[in-house]
Amino acid sequence: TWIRQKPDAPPMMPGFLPIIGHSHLLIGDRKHLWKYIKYFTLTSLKYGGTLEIWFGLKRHYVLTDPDDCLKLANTCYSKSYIYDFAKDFINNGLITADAATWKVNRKLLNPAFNQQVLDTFINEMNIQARNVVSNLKNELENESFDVLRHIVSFTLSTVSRTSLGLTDEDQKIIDTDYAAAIDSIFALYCDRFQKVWLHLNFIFNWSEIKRKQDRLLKILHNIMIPLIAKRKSELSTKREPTYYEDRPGKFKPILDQMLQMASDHGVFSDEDIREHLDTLVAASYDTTSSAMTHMLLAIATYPEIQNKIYNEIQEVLQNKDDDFTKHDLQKLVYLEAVMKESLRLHSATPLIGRNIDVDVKLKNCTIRANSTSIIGVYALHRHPLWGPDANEFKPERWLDPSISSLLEKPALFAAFGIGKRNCIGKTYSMLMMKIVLAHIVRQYHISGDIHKVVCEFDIVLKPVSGHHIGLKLRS
Ligand code: HEM
Repeated sequence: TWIRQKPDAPPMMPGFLPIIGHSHLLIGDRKHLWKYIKYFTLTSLKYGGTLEIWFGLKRHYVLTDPDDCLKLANTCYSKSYIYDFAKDFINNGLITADAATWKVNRKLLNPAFNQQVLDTFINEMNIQARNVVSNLKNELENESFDVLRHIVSFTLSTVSRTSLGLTDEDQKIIDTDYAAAIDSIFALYCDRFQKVWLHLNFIFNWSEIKRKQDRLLKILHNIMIPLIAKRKSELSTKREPTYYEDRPGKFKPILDQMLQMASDHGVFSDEDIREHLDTLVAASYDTTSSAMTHMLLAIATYPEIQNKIYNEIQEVLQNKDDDFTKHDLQKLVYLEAVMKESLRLHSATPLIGRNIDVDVKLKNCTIRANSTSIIGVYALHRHPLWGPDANEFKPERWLDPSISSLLEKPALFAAFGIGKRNCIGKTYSMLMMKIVLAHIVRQYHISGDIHKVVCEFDIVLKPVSGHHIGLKLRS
């Protein structure tokens, strides 16, 4: 099968070896993995947008043509076998669900992320952003410090407040034990991806990694299941959690919305709810933290861009120290352009995997059923269609009227996925990131250098060094 290529097959990635395919190129640490991902996605672009690559006995296609990526994403809804690694954890949650279950669940969950619901979260997001700004004061005496840790804590608090409605006490468990277990479980999935023999369940089930996974799952379940039970019992006695009492701007956490759907329409079991909540926290916390850290570093690197953001904030709030309302946020168009440009060049999810269920005819070739596609977001965001300055950080491109004709190819900007199975939390995360960035820039001058950042691939892109920033209080 490997050797007899059909005439309309795409080119093969250089470095193929019998039996192991290209797996030998994955060997190395996760920094190496990230370098290799950049290399093979850019090679696909160079070869016309599709490239065949083999990990062990599994055929993959790397896609980097925007039209082909969109066609694939809206033809094949099932996720690649790599997502199955997380099935023991989040099973029928949106990220890992099979296509039929996903369709039903996505329809049920979409309303929890509509604009009206998200608007009710703005107050809580402002509160969490002010907490970060206040915590950052302790870093003023340091020349530079690791900002990722502050951003992770902001993201976790915001997501778990708005999705779980936690009290301060329960929040601490999420910030520490739950976050540590999620980090370890992601690292473990990445390990399994690199060690292709562990893709086979019968080998994996006997491995030390499996035993470690079971221990981590126990920790995660022991945290999430009691939280859901507690809230369910609170709701059955109509008692609101304590944090509602002293805070203006009430909102209904996503957990409450799901519990209500369960009691009104009988749609979710407690286990379904656990899987959805674990999915939301897992899907949001690493992606948003990575994206926001890169955004802060980009702002730190270009002082003229930082000044423009600051001036825009001053114009919108007329020099007041108020919280940002939804109307203020809509006016921060330059800040939004900076965020999108950062997501383009430093996408937290540089790859998206799908299972190819049927033969799919692309522009220049056909990709075969029962294989895996890898949508190369990293290369899509550097596609020649972006222009000769595709590798430069230029937020202004998002304000240029010609951007709308460029984005008529919807897969050209794929930071939040492509097609119908895209990120359900896209608007949510843009909102939360905009609020915290606006609060930080309003208060501090930020210094740092994004060119020094070193990343590794840990399912999402993770900055591991060079991401320190310095702060000075604005007068
Ligand atoms: C900057 C932040 C974020 C980025 C870059 C991002 C990126 C993505 C991408 C690329 C996908 C598609 C993955 C795939 O097809 O394999 C996705 C899916 C998803 N994201 Fe996000 N995401 C972010 C934030 C969030 C947040 C804050 C939430 C939840 C509150 C969230 C929840 C989800 C869920 C549940 C899915 C699966 C959707 C489905 O299959 O229907 N994400 N995200």
